[in-house]
Amino acid sequence: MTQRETSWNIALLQTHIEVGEPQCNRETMQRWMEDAAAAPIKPDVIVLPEMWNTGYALEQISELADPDGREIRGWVSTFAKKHDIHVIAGSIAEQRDGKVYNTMIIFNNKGEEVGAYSKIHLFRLMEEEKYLAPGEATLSFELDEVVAGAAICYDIRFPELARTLSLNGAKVMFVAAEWPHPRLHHWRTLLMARAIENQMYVVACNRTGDSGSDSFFGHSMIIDPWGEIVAEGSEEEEIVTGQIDLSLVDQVRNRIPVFEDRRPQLYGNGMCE
Ligand SMILES: NC(=O)CCC(=O)C(=O)O
Repeated sequence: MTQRETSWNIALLQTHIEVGEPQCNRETMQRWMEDAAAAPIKPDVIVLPEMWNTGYALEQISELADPDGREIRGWVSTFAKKHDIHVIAGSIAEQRDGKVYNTMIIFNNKGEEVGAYSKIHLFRLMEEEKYLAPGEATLSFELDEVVAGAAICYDIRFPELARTLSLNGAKVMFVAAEWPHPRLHHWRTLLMARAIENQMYVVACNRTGDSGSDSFFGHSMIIDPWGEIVAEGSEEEEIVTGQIDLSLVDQVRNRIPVFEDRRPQLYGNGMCE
């Protein structure tokens, strides 16, 4: 493995999002991405938050969503290749087959799309299920020959998803989020639990700012497979950075062999066999 394969510098773009303003959000995101790429420690991976093109403008979502994610796919791919950076392009409202999905798109540093994941658990408290269609598949993908998995916000409440991704070989789970107060305690605890129980890195980018009655708290996090916090954002807009050492995943899995000790035949519901 090369240095890049064992260790990644990560940049989480913890931005505010203007609800219902895709053009403005695109300009903001492009500016932030360029700033992240120009930082003294250049990131290997940039991660964006959830639904960053439109925010939760759900009543107008079918007019605002990017048709087939074409526009965003085009310029993010160009950026990734130009700067030699992997981009977890958060999630966007994507119009597809007459429906709107909350979709994470992943580009490698050659500008190739290596996967797209539409959120499978829609969050009723924010009325997603009324306006969005759920995805029907989980996603693991490879960056620098490292397997990683995708999750979007509410998904972290479902340990089955993270376990499925880790059983598929994921050493890192990337999370894009718009997670508001008063559930900061849930956010931090769930992210840490998913990292500890699956002995993998959890890399999560959450937005800041207010939207309607929701106040989004940032606190983007990088958590290592032992559950230690590598980096955590404030409640303000900022680029949260940290370095992850992927060899730690195997070290932790060798020390406490959870995956060898599992007894899936006894769990009764066919979960994650
Ligand atoms: N956008 C979301 O999925 C929010 C999830 C959330 O806030 C939660 O408490 O779960």
